[in-house]
This record gives sequence, structure tokens and C-alpha cells, in this order.
Amino acid sequence: MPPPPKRKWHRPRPSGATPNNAANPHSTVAQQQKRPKVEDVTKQEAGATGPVDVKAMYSTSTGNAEAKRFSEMAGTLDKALLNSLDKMGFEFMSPVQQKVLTELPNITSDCIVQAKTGTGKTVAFLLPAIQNLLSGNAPPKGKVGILIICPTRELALQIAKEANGVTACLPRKMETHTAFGGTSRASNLKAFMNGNPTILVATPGRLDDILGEEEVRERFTHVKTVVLDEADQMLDAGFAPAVKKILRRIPPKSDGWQGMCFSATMNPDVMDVAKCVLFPGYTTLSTVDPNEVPTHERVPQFFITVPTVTQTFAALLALIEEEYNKNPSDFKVIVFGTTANGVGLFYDLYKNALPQFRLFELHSRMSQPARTKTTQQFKDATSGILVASDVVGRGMDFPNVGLVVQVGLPSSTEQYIHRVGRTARAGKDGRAVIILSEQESFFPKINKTLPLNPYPVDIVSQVPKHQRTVDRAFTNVEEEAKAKAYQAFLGYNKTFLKKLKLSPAELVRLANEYAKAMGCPEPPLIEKSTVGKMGLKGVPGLRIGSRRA
Ligand SMILES: Nc1ncnc2c1ncn2[C@@H]1O[C@H](COP(=O)(O)OP(=O)(O)OP(=O)(O)O)[C@@H](O)[C@H]1O
Repeated sequence: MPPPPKRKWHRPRPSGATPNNAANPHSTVAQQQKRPKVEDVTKQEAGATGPVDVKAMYSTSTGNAEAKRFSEMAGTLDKALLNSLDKMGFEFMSPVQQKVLTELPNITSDCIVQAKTGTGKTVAFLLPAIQNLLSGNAPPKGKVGILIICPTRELALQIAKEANGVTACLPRKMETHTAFGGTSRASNLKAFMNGNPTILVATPGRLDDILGEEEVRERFTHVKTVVLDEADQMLDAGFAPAVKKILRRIPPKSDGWQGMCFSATMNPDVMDVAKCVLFPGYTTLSTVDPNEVPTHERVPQFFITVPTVTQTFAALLALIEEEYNKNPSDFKVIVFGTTANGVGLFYDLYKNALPQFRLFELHSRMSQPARTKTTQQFKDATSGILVASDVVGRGMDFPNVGLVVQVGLPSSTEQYIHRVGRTARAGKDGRAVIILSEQESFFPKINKTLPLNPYPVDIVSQVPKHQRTVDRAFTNVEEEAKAKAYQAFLGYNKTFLKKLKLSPAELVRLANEYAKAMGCPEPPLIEKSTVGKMGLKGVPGLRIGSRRA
């Protein structure tokens, strides 16, 4: 088989350059429906964004280092690893890879590494960890040598695939296993126990679960490296208890294993917890200048403010039309919603309202096989729109996404940055837009370090034109999907009441308007217990009752 073409880092397109914007900017979505399906549009030549200029990429990172070839690391990296990288089409080291391989005091040093989204952090932690095993530190057969913990199932699979690529040319097969929820625990465990899982990529829940078994704990006696990918998230209040519990079940840090923390964002609040994987004297490496904006300089970022949340549905249609007209070739987009049920609603709605696009959905309410299948389909797609929740907000590498849209408030500034990072990966260009209601418009104001500018086109004035399409599409959406989205809307926004400057009664009023915009004749019923859990007991405007027939 011929080797794949070398994958290189691309030079950013000159700002303002929008090739292929020949389509009529005034055509409506309905008119576009007569066009051939976006899937049929001829695929742009790979690399059409311009010739590779690795030096230009490096000059945007701290240090202004020269881009080096992996082949120059022959003294550090095993020949077989270099062969694997070559087979993967990786010729030059990305800045973070170069930094880790040349500036880490030792390949076994504890470290915190920060680099922008999509710049190759996965390979940057895999290479030293695997090299260490190849340098005479391999664990005995059947034992785990490298444990990688990450927040989501999709990311675990993706990291495992990258590990398989990096180890492909090793003379002796190095097995990578995964452990994450939503899959059969029994068969997963059987494969782990019967196999030779030198590398294990896991999410905290399932890992903690299987570590409950003595025979599984036995497999970790020779662990050499523990990696926390998306480290700031793994160490935040949500995940830290599970991570700490896992660390209590594997050999203690004093046994000498290496701790590595990688992320595009680092929150000083988590540094205290990071000490459970890092010994004092650990190395901090960053390719991000503290004075630099935390997102990619290659991603123009815009916000659109609509008067009320009920207009966001039509505003998204107007935005998609606008962006598609600007650049119809390879129109590959991710639209982030705030909750799984909200995203489910988006899917049902836009399936009807945007039939000319191939639509994908990904959120935690889907079965794991469906999630895995869609992830692969969207990775492979040259165009289409993925509506997604934060299950793919971090770490996921969907090649050639040109636009990221966020609808509603992201859960944090960091989450905003990671979602934006689903575009402009591996040296490519991208754009990002966030649609907010008036109430949510504090987000750009309190995030001054983000290069957020008003969207250059008046989308709000286009909302009425798209409202009919939205209303019609909602007639085809099941009432239960609307009820779930309504409930999720209440639950999510309840956590932001202060920032939104809303009283509980005002939130319910807003949610009821939202329900009306979905075409609900009256606010959907909510179980009494759910209302209690949301802390909305006694708030007027809610319809308490069971939706079950
Ligand atoms: N040296 C390289 N040459 C070419 N492509 C590379 C190189 N290193 C990584 N890549 C590719 O770049 C893409 C982004 O890499 P990766 O997913 O590791 O980024 P990341 O920094 O971990 O992003 P995030 O912060 O979103 O987790 C992947 O498709 C990966 O295969």
C-alpha cells in the first residue's frame, strides 16, 4: 500500500479571504433547498488553504522555535516509533510535540503541558510515555504500563486510535485497551484480563468501577506513566473525587510513576489537586504566551445577540444560510447546544428545517453504539452539520470543521475555548460564532480576553424571514422532545440565575415562552420530584404532573 500523503500544518488564509463565496447572499434557505445537496458539492482539494509554512505556525507560539522533523529525534525516539509517525504521515513536530521532546528534563519527568486546541497534544504525551517503556521499562506481560484518563468515551476511543498509530511499527505488538461506560462491562473486562493491555485509555467512571476488582488492581502494579488529558477538567470539582479515588487504588505516587497533565486551558484553582499526580519540581511547559488570546489567532470569533431566547432557533437558520453562502464548499459545521435534550430538540427541528444539509447529532442521551457510529461518520464526512452537546466539546478531532456555532451560554469560559477549538485544527482555518439572548449577552463583556466581535451581518433582522420555517418544522417535532428540552432549559439556566439576573419566577416565565416558541399549546408538564430537584418548588407558572399516560 502506498504511504499516505504527508500531513502538514497549514499557513493561515489571509484574514478576510473567503474563497468560494459566489453563492447569492440574498437567497433564502428555501431557495437553497433547490440546490444540489451539500454532500454533492465537489470536495475542495486538500490543502487548498495554502502551502504549508511550519515556521509561520511556530512564530505564533512562545519561543519562536524552528520547526524540526521527527527524524531529527532519532537519538531520543526509537526507530520503530519514527517509522510509525512516518506511516501516519507526520513529518514535522508540532510546537507542543517539539517542546515536550526537547525541553522535558527527562522523558520520565512529571509535567504540566499547555498548548492550544488541535496542536497535537495527544502524540506529545504518547511519545515520551511509550518511549520510556521501550527504553527497558516495559511492564511484565499483562500489566498496564501507561494509564491515560480522559473525560469522555469518544475521546478515549480517539486517543486509543492515535496510540495504535504510534505503536503500529513496533516489532512487538503493544496493545492499547479502553475502558469506558456505555459498553458491556463483562466483555470489556474479559478482553482486558485475557489480553496484554500495556496502554489503557479510560474514563473515570468505568475505570473506578473495574478497579473495585482485586484482579484488575493487580494489573497496575507496574504502571510507569499516568496521563490526565484535559487535565483541568479531570481535576475540577466534578471529576476530581473519582480521579482521586482511582489514584488511591493504583500504586502510590511514591512508587515513582510519571504524572503528566495536558490541556489547552489550565485553571489555577486545580493546581492543588494536580499535586496528586505531580511531585514538587515538576516541569511546566507551555506553547501559549500568557499575554496571548487563549484561542487560535486563526479563528475569527463573533457573537450575535437576539432579543429573546425564543428567536435563537430562527437566528441559527439565518446564520447557517449566511455562512453557507459565504463558503459553500466543504461546509462542515458543529453547533453546540447547552444540554443533551436541547441538542436532541435541535436535531429533530433542523432535520426538518434544514433538509438540504446532512445532519448529525451527538449527546449523552444517545446509546453508546449510536454515539460511536456518528462520531466516525462525522469524522469521515466532508460536509454536514453536527448538533452536539459537550460530550464532544473537548479533545475531539473532527477533521476540517470550518465553523463552530454555540447557542446559549457555555458552562464556563474554558468550555467556550475548547468548543471553539473544534475548528482550526492541525493548522487549518476556522470561524466561530456564539448566539446569545439579551439576557446572556454578559458573556462577551465578562470575557474581555476573548477576541469576540459583533457578527458583521445583521442576523436579527433576518429572524422574521426564517420564523415560518421554524414554526412549520416544529409541527413535526414530537411533544415529548419539546417537553424534555423545556425541562432541560429550566435545569440548565437555573444554575446561572444570578448571572442572567433572573428570579426563579422570571426563569419559569422565560421557559414558558420558550415552550410557546416550540409550538407547545401550554407549558409541558414536569414531575413534582423534578421540580423539587431543580429547586423550583412553589414557583408560579410551572405545570406539575406526570407526562406518562
Ligand atoms: N506532527 C503532526 N503532523 C501532522 N498532524 C498531526 C501532528 N500531530 C498531530 N497531528 C494531527 O493533528 C490533529 C490534532 O491533534 P490532537 O487531537 O492531538 O490535538 P490536541 O492538541 O490534543 O487538541 P485538543 O486540545 O482539542 O484536545 C489530529 O488529527 C492529529 O492526528
